[in-house]
Amino acid sequence: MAAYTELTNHRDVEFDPETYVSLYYSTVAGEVEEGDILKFFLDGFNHAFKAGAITGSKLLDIGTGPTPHTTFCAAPWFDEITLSDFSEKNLEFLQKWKDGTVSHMGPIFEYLVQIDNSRSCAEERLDELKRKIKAIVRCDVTQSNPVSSTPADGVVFDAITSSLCLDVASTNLEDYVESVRNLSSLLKPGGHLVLCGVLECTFYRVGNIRYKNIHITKDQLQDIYQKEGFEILSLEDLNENYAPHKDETYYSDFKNAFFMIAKKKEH
Ligand SMILES: C[S@@+](CC[C@H](N)C(=O)[O-])C[C@H]1O[C@@H](n2cnc3c(N)ncnc32)[C@H](O)[C@@H]1O
Repeated sequence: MAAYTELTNHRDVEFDPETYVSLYYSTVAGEVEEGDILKFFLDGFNHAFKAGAITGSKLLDIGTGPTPHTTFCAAPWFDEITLSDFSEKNLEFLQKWKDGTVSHMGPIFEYLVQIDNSRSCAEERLDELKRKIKAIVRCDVTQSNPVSSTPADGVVFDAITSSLCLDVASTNLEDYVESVRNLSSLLKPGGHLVLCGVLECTFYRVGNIRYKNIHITKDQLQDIYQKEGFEILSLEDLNENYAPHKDETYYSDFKNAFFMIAKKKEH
């Protein structure tokens, strides 16, 4: 096996859901090289949706991949959830998970229930989440109508979650801004955006494939969302709050990660 492939993007090389899940989502620790990033994101989702701080009718997750944990903490507070991704393989994987023919990320869901002090067990919470997932649809956040399939067409969402997607979907910062506009067009004024991702990163690996990431700093991120009409309610970063990322860069070369809660301004 070659040590690495040339950098590529999601448009050119199909995603491998099984490899991704087993590499990064088998345990809360995730891939050892990645440090505390997964725990940081899971704690962030728990905090964001604790006690109904963000609630509404319709929730959209953008770039769900094969991993629907991004909507787990939100599920009790929304009526309908839409999962979306660019990759058909990920959409098929999510559908199988919803239908019960694939079961994965058990320790992740257990952890989320535990930190939530939930009275329901993980299985009950997952049943609720699956019941509320009304659509699993194709999405291309780089396009002006990102979610084009009929079930979600024209819907304006009360909240949007997204993890590790916009920075791999875009090829440069200008594209990134365009993707933020496309995402924002799906969100109601006053609606919440709960977003997490990596900072100062150029790639991440799935098996033998290395996908390009755009290099973005925390200041650039903050600047972009503010200019695009969001009020940033909180913007935490991994290095401030968790064990610093170590030096290995086999799986990814991110220097930091962020968890942001923002609100789309009314005007
Ligand atoms: C690093 S994975 C993140 C998956 C998952 N959200 C997570 O947190 O682990 C990036 C995901 O973004 C999706 N993606 C790539 N380009 C996209 C685009 N233009 N529009 C929507 N999703 C895209 C990929 O198919 C992949 O599932």
